[in-house]
Amino acid sequence: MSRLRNGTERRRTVVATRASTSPDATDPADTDEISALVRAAGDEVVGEVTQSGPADSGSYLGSGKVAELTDLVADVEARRLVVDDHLTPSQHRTLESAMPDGTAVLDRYRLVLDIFEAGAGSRRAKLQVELARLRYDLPRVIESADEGLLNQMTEKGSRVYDLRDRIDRLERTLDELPDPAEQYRERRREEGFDLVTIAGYTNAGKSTLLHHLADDLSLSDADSNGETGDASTEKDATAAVGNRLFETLETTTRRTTIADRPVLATDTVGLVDDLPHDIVESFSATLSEAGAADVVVLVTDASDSETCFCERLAVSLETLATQGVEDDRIVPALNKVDRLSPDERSRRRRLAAERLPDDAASPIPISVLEGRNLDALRETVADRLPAERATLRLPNCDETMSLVSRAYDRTDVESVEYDGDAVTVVCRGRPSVLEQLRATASRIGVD
Ligand SMILES: Nc1nc2c(ncn2[C@@H]2O[C@H](COP(=O)(O)OP(=O)(O)OP(=O)(O)O)[C@@H](O)[C@H]2O)c(=O)[nH]1
Ligand SMILES: [Mg+2]
Repeated sequence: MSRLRNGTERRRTVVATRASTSPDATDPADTDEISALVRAAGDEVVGEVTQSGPADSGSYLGSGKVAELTDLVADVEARRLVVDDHLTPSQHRTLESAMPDGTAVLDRYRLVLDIFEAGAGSRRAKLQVELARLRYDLPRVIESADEGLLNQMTEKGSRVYDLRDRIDRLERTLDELPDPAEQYRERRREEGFDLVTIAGYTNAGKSTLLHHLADDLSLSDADSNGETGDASTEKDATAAVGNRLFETLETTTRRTTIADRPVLATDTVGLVDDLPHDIVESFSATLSEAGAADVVVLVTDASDSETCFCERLAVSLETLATQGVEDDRIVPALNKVDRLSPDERSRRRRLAAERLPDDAASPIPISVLEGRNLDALRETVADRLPAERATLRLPNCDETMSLVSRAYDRTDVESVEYDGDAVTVVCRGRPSVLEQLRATASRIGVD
């Protein structure tokens, strides 16, 4: 029996898929992704079955295929059956009752919940995943309940009553918990940081990019000033990198500098196709990061097959659109081009350009690992940050000097000219920061 490094047993898993009706049904990525998800859950794939006939609403796969699957699960001594789709509660029940005793049946969504459950770190994340799991389980428990149990549904102590009660309690607890990430972002915005979110499909290289952009020195400066306030969980967090789906399960924020402007870059949980993102609140939180950002760097894995690349780009764009991210805030980065020939690189670029909204930035081919084209990425992000120019005329005094140093910290200072007793500062930055500087300037008094 194969084991994980921590000594836990990898559960033997059989994967069942239904062949896609799309013209690219032969694309090997069709089972690659679900197998990668199984491995991310700490399990091993010991068998695969693909159903290519018409869909069956009762058992999802059709009775012939279910019989074949039952034999396979018994032969390979699998403990889990994972179906690469959503199962209705009744399909779930039909499949589970056909399998050898003790076989757990999971659909794609339930599998992802398992991965989240194992990786959730903070109390908030743990409660969110538990809530998502109970909401998923409830209709399935009702489906498999016998009449006697259904009659007791509203009675205290019955399984259904307990589930509902726990769901209510979790919802209330979560509502009352302060969201440290939200408080942190609000404070940072008040202090004049631009917010950049790194979003995209799982395993595209988002965390690797955050590592590269992070301005660690500045972060520790901010920490030692106690500026991070309630963000202690974020300052301790590291953006985990790994060749595993859902390596990152909670957002991480790092300070960086782009075009001389202080920026907070946030790494997010990866997106994945075919999941109701709104149900797992950690996903929604991740997505609302994108909604709140000034710029969203949309990272794609350009080394995916063309079909996969296009599908994942489409899923990512759709998800950003549902979060109200305007097209002109999107900066697409085509990562891992070190794995592509020059021809493949330009093809991916063309495919992306054809699919991106007109107002998004042009796709930028990058390789974070080789540090390729990252300056071009930074420049494009800088171009898309909200900017305004201010000209401040001030008396030459101590207070002006501290205003000038604040302008250097918070904005891109274009010039500082001394003319006798007057100082003229020209700088570019976020409108809210310039507003604060202007207010201070008028308090100091123009000469
Ligand atoms: N060849 C190549 N590999 C890369 C590059 N950037 C990242 N990777 C690899 O891609 C894998 C995934 O990287 P991560 O940064 O963890 O990806 P992620 O998007 O944060 O993934 P999740 O957190 O799981 O959503 C790791 O094995 C990285 O080393 C790149 O430019 N070239
Ligand atoms: Mg990550």
